[in-house]
Amino acid sequence: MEVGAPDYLAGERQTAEFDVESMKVTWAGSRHALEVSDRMARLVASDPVFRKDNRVMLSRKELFKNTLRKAAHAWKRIVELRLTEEEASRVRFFVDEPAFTDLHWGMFVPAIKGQGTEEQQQKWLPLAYKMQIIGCYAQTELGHGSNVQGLETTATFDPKTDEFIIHSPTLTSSKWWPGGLGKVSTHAVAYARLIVDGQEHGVHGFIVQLRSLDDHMPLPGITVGDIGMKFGSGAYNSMDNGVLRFDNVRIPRDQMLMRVLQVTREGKVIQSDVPRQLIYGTMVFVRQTIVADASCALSRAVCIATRYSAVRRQFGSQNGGPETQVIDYKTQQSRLFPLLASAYAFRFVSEWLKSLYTDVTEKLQRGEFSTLPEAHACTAGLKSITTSATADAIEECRKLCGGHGYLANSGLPELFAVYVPACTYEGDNTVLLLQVARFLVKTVSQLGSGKVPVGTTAYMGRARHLIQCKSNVQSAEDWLNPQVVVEAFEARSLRMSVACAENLAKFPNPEEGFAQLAADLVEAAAAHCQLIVVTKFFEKLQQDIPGKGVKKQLQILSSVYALYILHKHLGDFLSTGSITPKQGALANDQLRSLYSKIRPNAVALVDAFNYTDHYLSSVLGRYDGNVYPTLYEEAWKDPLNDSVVPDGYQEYIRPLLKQQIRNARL
Ligand SMILES: CCCCCCCC/C=C\CCCCCCCCCCCCC/C=C/C(=O)SCCNC(=O)CCNC(=O)[C@H](O)C(C)(C)COP(=O)(O)OP(=O)(O)OC[C@H]1O[C@@H](n2cnc3c(N)ncnc32)[C@H](O)[C@@H]1OP(=O)(O)O
Ligand SMILES: Cc1cc2nc3c(=O)[nH]c(=O)nc-3n(C[C@H](O)[C@H](O)[C@H](O)COP(=O)(O)OP(=O)(O)OC[C@H]3O[C@@H](n4cnc5c(N)ncnc54)[C@H](O)[C@@H]3O)c2cc1C
Repeated sequence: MEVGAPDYLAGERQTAEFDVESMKVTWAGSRHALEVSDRMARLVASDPVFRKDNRVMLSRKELFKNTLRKAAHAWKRIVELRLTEEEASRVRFFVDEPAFTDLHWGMFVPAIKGQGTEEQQQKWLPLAYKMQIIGCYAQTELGHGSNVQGLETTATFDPKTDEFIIHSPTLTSSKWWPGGLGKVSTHAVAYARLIVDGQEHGVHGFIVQLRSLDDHMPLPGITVGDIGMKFGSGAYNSMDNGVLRFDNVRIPRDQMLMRVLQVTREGKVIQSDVPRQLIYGTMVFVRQTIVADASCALSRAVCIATRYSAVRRQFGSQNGGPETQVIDYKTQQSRLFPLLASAYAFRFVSEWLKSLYTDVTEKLQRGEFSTLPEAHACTAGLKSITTSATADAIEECRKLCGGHGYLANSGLPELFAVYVPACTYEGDNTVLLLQVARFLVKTVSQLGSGKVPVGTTAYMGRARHLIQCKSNVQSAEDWLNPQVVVEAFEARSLRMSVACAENLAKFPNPEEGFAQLAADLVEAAAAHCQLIVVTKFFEKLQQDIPGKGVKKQLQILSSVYALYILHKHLGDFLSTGSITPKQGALANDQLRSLYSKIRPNAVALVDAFNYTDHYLSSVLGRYDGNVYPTLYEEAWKDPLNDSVVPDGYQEYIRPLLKQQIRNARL
């Protein structure tokens, strides 16, 4: 906020019962992370190249060229200022524009790191790190996305020349969707079925050069282009999602990523001791980052909706006084505050997921693979539930802002358009929950075998207790006890998984059973993932959390998140007998009273996200709350208002009006 500018939300900030600066540290993860984030936010906001308020007005070509300019400028600044990886990734965050660089750094580099041998990494990574080559992740095809094993592109080994021949045999085998592919990437990690000596060996990654490093023209045998406009204006259209066909393109043998499987000069296929699933490792990495992104997108929408709800007034004027702030309506609170709590919940679960991922990666380096299934289930499941909830929440925030939320300059329409594909990319959310369900059913089926479930399924080891326990909640206060809440969530989740396993056992063919019961399985998987989020929020509160009143606020938010989920899925809790209808009603009573506790802190709780006005790019979410004059000024800046009488008046409006006059005379 400018020094000396009026703060229309000052009154809201004064009622906060906690130290906002300390909460900023907790949200950022550490004082260091906050400092870096703050510095990078200011660096981006103060640089006119990173302006983004005109984005939705630009044509596709203008938008794309502007994104190229921003990416080049960002890279220049990163090099000039010798920014660290952490600082560079914050620059990317605050520039806030999907670009080919996301796929280069987020998937191409990790694919080589995770699936390449030492020698391959030494050869390719230095080039990629300096951006002397630009890469994308070309897996999905026109006819096959979710089913990776169904990909059609082939990579046939030619022992005569020691090369692979990469080929797209059908229209449906055309690569379709990869970001950065359409117009920018010089290279791709392309996924194809490996064929050696007429035998198939599953899908593997191959580094393929697509374009000349001299004039950017596609290399022989490569057909490549952009797949066209996507949902919304601005939004994801800054990305060149592409189509790619290979016509018998030859690449050297050593461009197959060979950490999992090697093909020798003689055409011998050697399986290493690394599990085949590691070929999917890049997706696990990105799914984990997507959970953190969910908390960012959600907190951004909630920040806008909360500040605006404190500014906006409707009804309730007494004796000519001001009307009621819409944030004081209980309905507004019951729609908004659970989303605020969810933003914090997703933040902390993403912190935990990152540590799980780091731990599993270290184990993989040491040749320990036992924790891979859990890492897959957690990343897949949490990616699924957090992105679905966030996409719904952004739309809810738009509605919470009434009519003005529909204006592009509220920031919410573009945020929604840019965010919703997260429910689909890196694995369709339903497909991913089915993966979690497989993991859960397997865990349940092994319960009698003496195998002790660990990690996030450890609670299933107490199946005997959880299958018959009764919640002892007797008052609304009891729902503030984390142990009571967790047990209800565990009982619900376990009972849903066990019911699925029992129903599956009735089918002679397990795969047929899995297909028939898929909808129930997805619900059981979601229940398990919600339990993880709730548990990790409560576990966060076991840590030392400094700052006046900070822990107290987080306790309130953790209870709101848990009880909101309980209320939303009350049917599950009741039908599994995990709680009684009376206990469900008490949970709702508690939720109402928690909303009243959040109310005086709401604006401060979104200030703790520490978002600049540049990043929010929302008139409604401005830090100073000066909404109406800005909306009014912004309206006049619209190109339609460049002239008082619009283009087209002479051709289309005037003749119409004249005709109406003639008709009126008849
Ligand atoms: C302008 C700005 C400029 C700024 C510039 C600044 C400079 C930059 C500087 C720094 C910047 C940093 C920036 C970084 C940004 C990073 C952001 C990244 C953004 C990403 C954007 C996203 C783009 C989207 C990409 C994609 O979508 S890629 C394609 C994704 N595709 C999928 O997800 C497909 C989903 N399908 C599958 O995963 C599989 O087919 C399947 C559904 C899992 C089924 O597989 P299948 O083999 O058939 O398996 P099953 O038989 O079911 O299972 C067998 C077995 O395997 C286990 N399994 C399955 N998957 C995994 C796994 N992943 N890991 C481990 N195990 C797995 C499964 O459980 C089974 O196990 P069991 O046999 O034990 O049961
Ligand atoms: C913006 C964006 C960026 C992308 N970037 C990349 C990229 O960089 N690289 C890349 O390789 N790909 C990329 N993709 C592709 C993306 O990974 C796929 O779209 C995604 O994996 C979903 O696959 P699909 O499109 O085949 O959906 P489908 O699987 O065809 O899904 C269609 C419907 O079928 C349902 N369904 C499918 N299978 C099952 C099942 N077994 N059981 C029940 N229901 C099922 C789904 O739930 C969904 O409702 C991107 C996609 C988008 C939208």
